[in-house]
Amino acid sequence: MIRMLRVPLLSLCKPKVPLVSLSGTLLGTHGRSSIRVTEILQNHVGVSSNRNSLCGLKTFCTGQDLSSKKCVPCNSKDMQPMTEQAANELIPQVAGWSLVNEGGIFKLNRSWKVKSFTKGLELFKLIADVAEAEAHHPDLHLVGWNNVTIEIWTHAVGGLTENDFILAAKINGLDLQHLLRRKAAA
Ligand SMILES: C[C@H](O)[C@H](O)[C@H]1CNC2=NC(N)=NC(=O)C2=N1
Repeated sequence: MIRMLRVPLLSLCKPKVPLVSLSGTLLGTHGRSSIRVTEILQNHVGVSSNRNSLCGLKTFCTGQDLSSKKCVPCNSKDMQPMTEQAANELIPQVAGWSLVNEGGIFKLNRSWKVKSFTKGLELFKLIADVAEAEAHHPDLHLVGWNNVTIEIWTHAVGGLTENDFILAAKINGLDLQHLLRRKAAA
């Protein structure tokens, strides 16, 4: 009978070893159970896009504010889209953003009503500056002259990575109030 080792997730945040070797180390040669641990970690915490796949755990384990993190290059070969479950666990950290599934591709989505067409372009410019600084870019939509919708996803993997949540959190940190239409009085 293989005894599943119940390792408190927080204790996994300290070691700096790749996820697979960590599970192998933790569970010895019990191939099936070590694969099980890797599945648990990947499903529950979403293996990060960073080179050392435990980096992503820090976000989930320490609750480090996403807006203080930096996006990583999207061309690393081990980057993969996070699971829907991992995305659902991160979405509360980016107020105002929704998780949408467009043809099987999960994306972050947020809309604003701006005061004018040109204020919409000013909003795009503020977001563009953040995107350029992070080398991670949103899809920008301005329709019906004053309806702005921003979509964020990682094109290189065809889904969501931690980069997308970092960018959304940094956009949330922008002062956009002067560009937005006041909400109609109730
Ligand atoms: C190397 C660099 O990370 C890539 O060219 C970036 C540029 N900006 C990007 N932005 C988004 N949203 N997805 C990408 O895959 C992406 N790739």
